[in-house]
Amino acid sequence: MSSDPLFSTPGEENALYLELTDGIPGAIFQYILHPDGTDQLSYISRGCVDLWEIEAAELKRDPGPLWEMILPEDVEGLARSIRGSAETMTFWRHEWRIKPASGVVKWLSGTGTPKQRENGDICWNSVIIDVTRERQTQEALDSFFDQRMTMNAMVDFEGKFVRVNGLWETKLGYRRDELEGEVFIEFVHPEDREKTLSEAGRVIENSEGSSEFENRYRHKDGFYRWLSWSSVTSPEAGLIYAVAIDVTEARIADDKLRQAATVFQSTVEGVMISDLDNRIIEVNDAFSQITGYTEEEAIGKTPDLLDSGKHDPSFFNAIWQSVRENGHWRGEIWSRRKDGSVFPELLTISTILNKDEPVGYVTVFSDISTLKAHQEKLDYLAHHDPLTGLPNRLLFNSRLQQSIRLSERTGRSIAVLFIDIDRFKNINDSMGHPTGDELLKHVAARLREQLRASDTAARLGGDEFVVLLEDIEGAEHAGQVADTLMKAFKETFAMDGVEIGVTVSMGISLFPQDSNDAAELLADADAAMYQAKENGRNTYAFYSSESTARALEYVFFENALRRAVSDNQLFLEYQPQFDLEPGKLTGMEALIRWQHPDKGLITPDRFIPIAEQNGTIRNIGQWVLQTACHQGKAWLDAGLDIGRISINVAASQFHDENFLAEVLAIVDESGLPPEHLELELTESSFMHQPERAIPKLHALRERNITIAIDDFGTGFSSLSYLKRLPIDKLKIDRSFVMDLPDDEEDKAIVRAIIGLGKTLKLKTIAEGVETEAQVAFFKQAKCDAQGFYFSRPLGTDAMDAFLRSPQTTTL
Ligand SMILES: Nc1nc2c(ncn2[C@@H]2O[C@@H]3COP(=O)(O)O[C@H]4[C@@H](O)[C@H](n5cnc6c(=O)[nH]c(N)nc65)O[C@@H]4COP(=O)(O)O[C@H]3[C@H]2O)c(=O)[nH]1
Repeated sequence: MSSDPLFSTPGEENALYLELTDGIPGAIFQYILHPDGTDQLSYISRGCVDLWEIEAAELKRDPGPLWEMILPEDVEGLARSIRGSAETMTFWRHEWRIKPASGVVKWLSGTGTPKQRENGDICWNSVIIDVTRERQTQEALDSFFDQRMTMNAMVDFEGKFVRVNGLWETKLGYRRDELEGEVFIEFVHPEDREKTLSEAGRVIENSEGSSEFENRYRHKDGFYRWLSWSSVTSPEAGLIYAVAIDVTEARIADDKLRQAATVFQSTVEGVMISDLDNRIIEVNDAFSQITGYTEEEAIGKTPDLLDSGKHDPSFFNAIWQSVRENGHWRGEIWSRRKDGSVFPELLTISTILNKDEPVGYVTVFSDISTLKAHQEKLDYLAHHDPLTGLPNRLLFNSRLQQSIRLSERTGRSIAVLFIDIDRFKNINDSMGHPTGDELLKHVAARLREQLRASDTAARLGGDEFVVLLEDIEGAEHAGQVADTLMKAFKETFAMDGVEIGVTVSMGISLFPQDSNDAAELLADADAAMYQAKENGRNTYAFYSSESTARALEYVFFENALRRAVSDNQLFLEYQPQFDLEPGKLTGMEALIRWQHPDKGLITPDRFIPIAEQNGTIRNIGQWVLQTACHQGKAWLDAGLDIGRISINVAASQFHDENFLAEVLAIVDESGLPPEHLELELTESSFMHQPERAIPKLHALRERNITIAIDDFGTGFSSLSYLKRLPIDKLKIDRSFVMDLPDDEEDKAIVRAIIGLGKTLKLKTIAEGVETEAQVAFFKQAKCDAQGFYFSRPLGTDAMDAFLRSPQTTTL
């Protein structure tokens, strides 16, 4: 201890030292390490009470209790630091932890300079202070630095990473040791380096301020991530403290948004964004251009704003169902502009999802008026013959196929007429192609004139035309149309002052008779057309001989029927009818026959339908009525019991407005008491227009004429009408009787009809009774009967004899 002039006495000086050592924070002590490794405390200030919570006196120069307080894991470190300082005789500095009596762990920091004494002892005059607070602050700072919310870095003024936290590895793939000591700018995207360096320079120069900017850092795998930086400088530490957050996703989202916004505004398609209630929340410029509505006018409205009124609610329901189920809908729809004009648009509705939850809808549409018009034009060109404007082969085929499908359901017939102009080549060659073309146009027009709107005339090419007749009766009908067309072509065509006459050859095929395939029907009609050519041209031929026969028969009957009445070719047969219990004749049915001089006997099934079609039924019907009434009257006058004479009346005959008057006139004129007359009408006679039929029936009934419904059960009688009809009798159709009594279904039907008759107080009669078993059945059912079992239809003389023979009036 050196003397100092400041102190007047050594005692005074000592006291001052003690006061000083006791007064400063921490403890001052002298520690001695003996050469044998033992140690000793030669002095310790009173600060030891604060640090180790122990009185100096208790230690008695023995540092042992102090060693015991050191946390076990820190003991070796402290011992090593002392040994090191002793070996190298260098300044000692160390920090360690103790746990004194209070149990509160403290961080201590010691410093001291070693001195060697002559006896080999090494002595340290040391200062030990409590650095618990500093250590805690440091630890807090370290854990703050190492937290993984932000990427933290300390960079020195040479631009090298001094320290980075663990998030750098997560975000950029580098371990700490791969970054620390490296120059940071090497990791920055080349395009961002200049900006980054200038920011770094600025923050170093302006230690007060901070810097915020974004740049791209290279990931270890070579790609870049966007980082957003905030940094400050500590000039004292020579460090830049920088904190970054990864904004890559946000940047991408931003970019996408920017792109979307650009697309939204610059697209030529109208875009409308609506919320889940379908209220419009945004529209683009194209929306306004297409619809005429401004953004302000559209926002807040629903897309009903554009409703054209052309679609019914079910159409929109289907759209929204698809959007709900599939997330989108795409299709064509009609919309209305602000100015009221309606236009077609191609529209896509998609659901906007946010984390899989729908949050709204985006509707994108384009005006396709022009496209549609082009399409229609192209469609027309693709399906029509440019010369005549008629449908071409393509359209014809598709109509034919469609028609076949429809007819398969309805059970109706179709005819295909293949038409070829006879010797057209000669006309073309002699008069030139322009004239030929002109003629084809005229032919097309004439074809169209002759056909119904529902028929299709098409040009297949050259001079070949084809006609599709839908919903026809059969061969007869097709033959009639062919006749009409042939007649129409008899008239010449006036072309540039020249009259040109042409004839045509036609081939006819029929669905379903010839084929149910479109291509085959066309080929069949073509083949038939060649047949017509072979038959001498200017005629038509059917594909099948059966159709030809039917058509020929039709044409024959057509003409022959007109003369049948006047030429006395018709006659009547009578078939008796019986009440089976007690077995008594109740009347007879008059059945027409046609005795043709060449064709022989023709049954009514073959000619009555034709007579109905060509109108001769009226004449024939009158003749039947007159003949039957006169015959009935004659039998009555002869004293014969005839019951009622039943006469068949065709539907078209019944519908004739003069029918009632004619019947009554004939009955009066014949003198037959009307109660001896029965009229048989089919269900179709009154079921179609009951309101017109009922008064006529009443009028007949008033005159005591009986009304029977013929073929009952084969039509679609409405039972409620049946109740209202003034009728007397139901005639059970032969088709139900035929298989009786074996067929259970027929039995049930027949019983039902008889039951119905009883309920409605109508008589019933079965026709076509042929067997004994059937007789027994109807006898038991109390139903009248008529049929071969009793008698075939008889000629007048035979019937006369039958009436006169005593056993016939009773069975
Ligand atoms: N297999 C079989 N057949 C039997 C039997 N009993 C009767 N028939 C036949 O069944 C038909 C009954 O006449 P319909 O149902 O009124 O059916 C008649 C009727 O609808 C119509 N018809 C007949 N004559 C006339 C008429 O003068 N005017 C009108 N508009 N139609 C008539 O022609 C249809 C056919 O008459 P027809 O050929 O005379 O045929 C008659 C008759 O000959 C039998 O036991 N077995």
